[in-house]
Amino acid sequence: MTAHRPGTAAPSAAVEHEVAVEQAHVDRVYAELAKAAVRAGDVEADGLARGRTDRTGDVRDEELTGLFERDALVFAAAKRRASIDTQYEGLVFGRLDLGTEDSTAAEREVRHVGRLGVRDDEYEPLVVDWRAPAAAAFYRATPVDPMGVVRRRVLRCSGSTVVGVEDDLMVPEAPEDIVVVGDGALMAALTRTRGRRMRDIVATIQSHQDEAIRAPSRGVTEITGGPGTGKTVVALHRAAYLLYNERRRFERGGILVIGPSAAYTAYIERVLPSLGEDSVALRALGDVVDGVTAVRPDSPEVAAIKGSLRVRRLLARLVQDPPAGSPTTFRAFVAGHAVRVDHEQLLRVRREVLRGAQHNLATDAARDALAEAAWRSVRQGARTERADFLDAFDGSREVDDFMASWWRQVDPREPLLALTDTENAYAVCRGILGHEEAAALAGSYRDALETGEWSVADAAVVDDLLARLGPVQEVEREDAGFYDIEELDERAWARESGGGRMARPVETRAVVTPADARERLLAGRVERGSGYAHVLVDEAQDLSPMQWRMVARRGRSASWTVVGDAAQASWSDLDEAAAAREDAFAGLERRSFHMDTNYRNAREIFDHARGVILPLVPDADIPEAVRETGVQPVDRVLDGSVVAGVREALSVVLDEVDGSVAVITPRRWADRLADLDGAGDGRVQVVDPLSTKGLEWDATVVLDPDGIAEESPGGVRVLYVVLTRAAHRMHVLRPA
Ligand SMILES: Nc1ncnc2c1ncn2[C@@H]1O[C@H](COP(=O)(O)OP(=O)(O)OP(=O)(O)O)[C@@H](O)[C@H]1O
Repeated sequence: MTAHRPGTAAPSAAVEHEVAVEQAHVDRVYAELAKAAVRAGDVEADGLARGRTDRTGDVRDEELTGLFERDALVFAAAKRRASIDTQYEGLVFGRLDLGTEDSTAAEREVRHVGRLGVRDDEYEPLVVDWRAPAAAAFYRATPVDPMGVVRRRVLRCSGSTVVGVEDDLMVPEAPEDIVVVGDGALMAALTRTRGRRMRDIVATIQSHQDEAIRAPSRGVTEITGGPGTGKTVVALHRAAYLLYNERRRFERGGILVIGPSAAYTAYIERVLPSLGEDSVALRALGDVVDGVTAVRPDSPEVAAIKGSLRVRRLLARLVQDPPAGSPTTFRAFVAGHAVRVDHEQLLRVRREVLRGAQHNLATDAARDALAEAAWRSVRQGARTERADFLDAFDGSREVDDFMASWWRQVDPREPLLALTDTENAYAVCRGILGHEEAAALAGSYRDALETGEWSVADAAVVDDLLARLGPVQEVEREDAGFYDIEELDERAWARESGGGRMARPVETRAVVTPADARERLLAGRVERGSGYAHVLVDEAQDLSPMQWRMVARRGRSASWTVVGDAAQASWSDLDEAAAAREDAFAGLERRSFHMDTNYRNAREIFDHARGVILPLVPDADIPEAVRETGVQPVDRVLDGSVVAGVREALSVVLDEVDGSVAVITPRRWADRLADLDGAGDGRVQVVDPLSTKGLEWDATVVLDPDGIAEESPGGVRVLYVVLTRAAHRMHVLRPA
């Protein structure tokens, strides 16, 4: 709600005066912050270690110098990163005037709200951290329940300069000395130009969003809602809130944020640093497993095989079989006996050992079982005691050599390469997959071997194999000799790469530059790493059952925030995925929040998308779009060339909007349109439909909607995603 004093339009002199008042306060805050940063010194690591606390309280613990200085330091570091400077919305963004309708200025309390808490020399609060309980009224107060707030003010800042103020009055009549100015901060935020990166919404969080952000950390918090309802941005603010409130737990255990694609992680990567938080790991689904970094999609048929639970039977077979090149008979001379264990017996020993253990952790058990089999083969008429035989077996070099090849450590990625051979794939897949499916699977691994790249769906498959085989124990130096391995501190790496992916403290990662595709596929080490304290899954409707299992392994003792919208799903078997998701959360308490206001799309654009989804998915969760532009989306059949049609539409929308524009095309036109990527002084991106998930642009040109629905396993649901990406303008072009 926006109000002016009755009978008066707020004169610009009044606005200027209010801006000047706020500027004076903001200047004071920055001066205090500069002093704090100096006090804290330049040692960032030291600063980060300060003030880690589990305490929660009314105005949290800013009164502890350590914590305030930690925040000051984090803030200074975040500001240094050019990443947030350009879209930087200021440290102080809100003000509450607390009192009653009749209170005088002296009786009212003024409380400023900002990205972090700042106190003056006397420890009087100059700004309250937005996550502190004392700031809750900034987001929750309404005219119906004002929570003691007379006026809520949003400060619009550019860096440290106040450029405007927007007020909401929470009482029917403003006290005499209270001026109310502005046209509504939310609308201003929604109308502005979109950049390439998502921005935080800390100044304009709505009260229903705030409830989800501040919900308890335990168990599973589900956030559902249609397109553009702020699910992602709310979940990210929730991560920042959890870090603030239970810093020790969440910083030590880590928060993992999982999104659909690398484009998505790049899109959201600045939100948390802009809130002063960077101890969160952002991973795309193809990047969850250390040792596999995949962006390559599989064909829908192959992705369906790799994502469904039946692939597990096939993986069980793959690890049962001895690794390629294993010896088939064991012969040795032990304690004066010629020992022979034949193929069948070896296979039996192998099966027996694997019944209770993971291959890579069972070397000793395998050696013991082999010793017993060897003893059985000689015990009739043996000239030694069993114990003496076993002792000799244990010290035998011949046995050492045999074990090194019969029970060598197996990289969890390696068994998949056995599927590149179609005949072998048929044999492994018999009774589980049809002939054509097995051939398609073999083809996909030949693609991997050709390109040196795993596919996104392979990450979950490799993770399953890791769970079966166990982690590779001690890689011999010679084995790693082919690779040029550098250990880089992830933090340093993230800093040098401009903060590409956010760093997890304390982890290190091997960077490998292999010589050929096979080496590239097997480079680095496949590892699970330690589990996380909180896992946030965005676009959860898209996870395949195998991906749910992969994510669940990282959240065994985690709490969860799960965000999604079934109507936007690209995974075809929603029931199987739902069951796998239930398994991941078994026994945890649940709470859910539903978002029903679409903040992204102009109403005209969303109406068009709604008309496409509702006839085919009548139970789609349809939100209410709050903003109108008065301009209908264009939907037309192209009579001439496709490229010319797209160029024409682009020239119109580039004129109409100032910010980002996407051309979204199915695969069949992608090559012809590739040249348009980067057009309009870098404002235009050419993207495939699935890569638009979770993203938004000021304008979109959607080419060939029928082709988009046809090529995607999610069909019309993926088209619905595509049609809900534009904030202000949309052209839909249909080739004749
Ligand atoms: N309170 C708010 N103030 C300002 N902008 C907001 C607010 N809530 C949401 N938005 C904006 O609305 C847009 C959509 O938000 P977001 O991407 O989080 O939605 P979503 O529900 O995850 O969408 P989808 O499911 O379609 O991917 C973003 O630009 C976001 O910044």
